[in-house]
Order: sequence, then structure tokens, then C-alpha cells
Amino acid sequence: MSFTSSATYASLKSAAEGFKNNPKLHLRELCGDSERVAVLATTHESKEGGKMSLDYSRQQIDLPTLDLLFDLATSRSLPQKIKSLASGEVINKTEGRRVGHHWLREGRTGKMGEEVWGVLDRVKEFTDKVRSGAHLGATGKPLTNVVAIGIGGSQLGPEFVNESLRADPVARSAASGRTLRFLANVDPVDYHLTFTDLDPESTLIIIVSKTFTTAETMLNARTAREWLTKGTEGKADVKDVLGKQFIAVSSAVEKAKEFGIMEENVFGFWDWVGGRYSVCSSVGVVPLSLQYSFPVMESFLSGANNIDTHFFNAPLRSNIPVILGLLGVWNSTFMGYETRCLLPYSQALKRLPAHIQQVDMESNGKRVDMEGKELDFQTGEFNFGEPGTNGQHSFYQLLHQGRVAPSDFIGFCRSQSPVSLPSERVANHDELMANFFAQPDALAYGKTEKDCRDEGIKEELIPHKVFPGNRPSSSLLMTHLDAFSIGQLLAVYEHRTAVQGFIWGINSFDQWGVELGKALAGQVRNQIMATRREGASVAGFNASTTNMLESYLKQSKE
Ligand SMILES: O=P(O)(O)OC[C@H]1O[C@H](O)[C@H](O)[C@@H](O)[C@@H]1O
Repeated sequence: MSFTSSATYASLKSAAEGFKNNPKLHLRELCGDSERVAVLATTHESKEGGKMSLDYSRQQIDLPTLDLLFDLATSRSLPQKIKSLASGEVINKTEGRRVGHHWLREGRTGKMGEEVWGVLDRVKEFTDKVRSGAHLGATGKPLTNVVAIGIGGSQLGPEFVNESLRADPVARSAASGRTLRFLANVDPVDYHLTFTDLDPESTLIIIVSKTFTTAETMLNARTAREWLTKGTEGKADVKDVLGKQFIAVSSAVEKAKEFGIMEENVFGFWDWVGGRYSVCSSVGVVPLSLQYSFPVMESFLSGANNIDTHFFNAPLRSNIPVILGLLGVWNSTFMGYETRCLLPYSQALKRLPAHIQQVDMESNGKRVDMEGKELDFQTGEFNFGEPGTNGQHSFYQLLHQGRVAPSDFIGFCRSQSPVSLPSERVANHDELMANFFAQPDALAYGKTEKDCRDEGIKEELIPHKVFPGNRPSSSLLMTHLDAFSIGQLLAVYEHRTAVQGFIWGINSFDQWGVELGKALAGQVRNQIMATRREGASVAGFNASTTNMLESYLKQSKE
């Protein structure tokens, strides 16, 4: 039976209708029910990560709706689908692949332990040698600068983890004297900003590409190779420079070799690791171990594994990724909210929203079900976010008085870098967290006309100062943010995405929607080349593109 013709779908649809414009089901009322609040909360605890507490009492659900959501999970065979993911069935059917990013963090005794650790042992050996100075650049200088060139999943995950670790005391001290930069955009400005102040003799370049065909990455790779060889010209043999300072991470080892990278300099991974799920493979572990040391990355992998185990084993009602995924489906499919926000109250998580944007939108923005049948409902959400408190001074106006965007607030009990001034009423981290606790309530409760009158607000200003409230959010409170808990957080959001895809009945693990634009860009590239080299006139495009392209070719200089 199709998703939308099932009885559970109909019940949830009518439950959602009941929540609209019903003052009795306003969050102000629901949040006052302490019994309900106690049910809509769960905690996952681990020795290394401390507590991860999820409170979803500010979601527009009551207890009967919650039961319906768990019925939906069962009727959509969620437990069986989670099992198929864990056991390695070919669930990415359009690409004929298994989905095994969780195997990357299972440890030596895991299902793919031998293969995974075959690579990880090499990564450890290589990164230890670079960090200790046993492996030097071609002119004998220590390789203290690393540039990782990659885009999409080959950049966003590693960049998010890099930002998250920068202020962690253990990682920070391990990174002392080292720099790690990422180059993603094919825009030459990005290349310029990345390389301009680096010394080629002390720079190690990593080309990160699962396919080793991505146009942007390949052009940046050729450009960086040129920078490296020019910058060391006359000081060392080119072969030696490339052999010691130019390495690759890819699942297409042959292609990397064809590009000119020596086999011993290629760190592989497998086709069962999707690009956007690859940060736990060499994609993340090579650059981040160079920066922060292999043991730090091992701890990150253990954190992700800790949540994999939770996801694969915990009952649905206390399973954090399952609950978050069901809430995602509830808010988008039934309540009709098309957007959602990820709001970490942590500067270290400033790139988490960007990473999860790819994980989620590239996975679940689909138009057909697993069998290729066109869907009669929308899947996926627009995801965006910024760290708090910055977002509060930017787009929260819309969240409070404009459109509704269900939000996930993430906060930590301890700061990575505490600051406390004796002259201040609270420590700086407490000030941050005061906002973490206040904003969800402001969104949920709002401010009524009566509240405004009681405050003595002038009558004509009251409409402007009313907050409707009833804006849903969840809060995730964790003990601290370190390599382990970063891994946990990553896995929570990876699995949330899978849950939503499983419920919707789509393939969350392919991404055919990125291909068309790439193909058209190829046609434009050929035209630009023909015009620049042979003066060929623009042909084969629609009137709009022809006009704009002609204008571009006229105005731009090569
Ligand atoms: O790692 P690569 O093969 O270079 O791919 C880089 C990225 O580009 C593709 O277009 C996909 O949409 C992404 O999922 C992928 O992460």
C-alpha cells in the first residue's frame, strides 16, 4: 500500500489538522502538562560522551500523536529497514550498492574491520611520520601545512569536524604549530586565498575525491600541483616533490594513479561509503589526523560507533535518531513545514549546519520512491542554520514572528574554552546557555496581547510586539564537546536522515539530481573554449543563455 493511502497516514493527517488553530493544543498549553513533558524526553548515556538528553516536548504533538508516529514507524517497516542497513543489504538500489558508513567506525573486529583497518593503519603510520618530522618535504622541511582539496562530501564533513576540534583542549594542543585548510570552490579566489601565504616547501596537498572525476576538484588539483612544482623549482626534483607532498584520498585508486599520484600515496575507501557519509573514512581521517593526531580521530570514530550501536539496538521510543527522524516527517509531511533549522549553541559547531544540509538535502530531496514511482507528497526539507547566539541577531526575527521553521537547539553543559570574569554575573558560557534555554520557550510560548498590555506597551504598538508562539523545537543537551561527542552528533544526524528516507520509502543514498547541471556546464565550457580560441559564435543555447553568455564573453578577460 502506498504511503499516502495507509490508515496511519490518514490518522496523522487528521491529527495535524487538529493542531492547526486549536488554542487547546497551543504549545503554551501542552508544555504545562508535566506528564507529557516527561514522556517527550529521552537520554542516552555513555562513559566517554557523558549524557545526551533530547527534550522534544516543544514539538506540536500530544501523546496520542506520538503513538501514531510510532505506529507509522512500524507500518513503514522501520525496524526491518534499519536492520537491512546494519546488515549490509544492497539498499542503494539505483547504484547497486550497500550502505556501510557505520562499518568505518566499528573497530578492528567489525564486519569490515580488516579492510577498514588495513587503510587506517596506513593512515596512522603516514600521519604519525608527517607529524613527527620523520616524513619531510622534498627540500627537507617539516610539512606543517596541509591543504585538503575536495568538494561536497569530500570537504563539508572534514571541515565541520575540523572547526569542532579547533578549540578542544586535547586536539588544540595536538595541532600546535600546524595548519589545515580546505579548498573546495573552483572559484580562483578560493585557490588564491588558500595558498597565497603558504610556503610550498612545507605544504602537503591532499586531493580528496571519491570518484576522482569531479571537475572542480580536478582543476584545483592541477592548479595546486602547478603551485607546488613552481614553488619548489630548482630546489628539489619534481618527482620527489610530488612523491612526498602530493597525496590522494579516493575510492578510485586507478584514476588517482592516472592523475600521477603514486600508489603508496593513495588512501582508499569503498563504494559502500557515500560521499556525504564519508567523513569517517580516509576522507576525514587523513587530513584531520595530520592536524590533530590519529588518536583524536580514533576517539571521533568511537563516538560515531557509540551512536550506531544505540541506533541499531535501542527501542524505537528511546532511540534518538529515530525520534528525530519521526519528528522530521511529522513536521514536514503532516504539519506542512518545508524548512527546518539546526541551531548549535556552540561556535565550534559553526559548520555542522552546512554539513547536515548536504547530508540531508542530497539524501532526501527526491521525487520517486524506491521502485521509481512518482511520489504524491514532498520529501526532504530546506535545512539551514547558524550557531547561536549569532543567528538570534540575524534570522530569528522570522522564526519568532514570520514563518514557522521547526528548530533543533544543541547545547553543551561544559565549554571547550571556558571564560569567567569575576566582575560579571555569570561565566561567558552560562551567558551563551541562557539563550539556549530561553529561545525555545520564546518560540513555544510567544507573547500575547494581554502580556503586552500588562507590560504597559502602547496600544498601537501591541500588534507589532505580539509573538504568536506555538513554534516547534527540540533541544539536545550534551555534557561536553570533544572528538568523541562530535562523532556522536554526526551519527545522530546521519541516521536521522536515513530514518526519514525509510519512512518516506525513498532511496536516501543516491544523488542523480546533481548530474544535469554538471552536463550542461560541460556544454557551456566547450562553447567558452571555442569562442576564446577560435572566435566561434555562441550557438545551441536558448535565447536567454545566449544573450548572457555573449555578454560574459565580451566583458570578461581571459
Ligand atoms: O568526492 P567526489 O567524487 O569528488 O564528489 C564530490 C561531491 O560531488 C558530487 O557532485 C556529489 O553530489 C556529492 O555527493 C559529492 O560529495
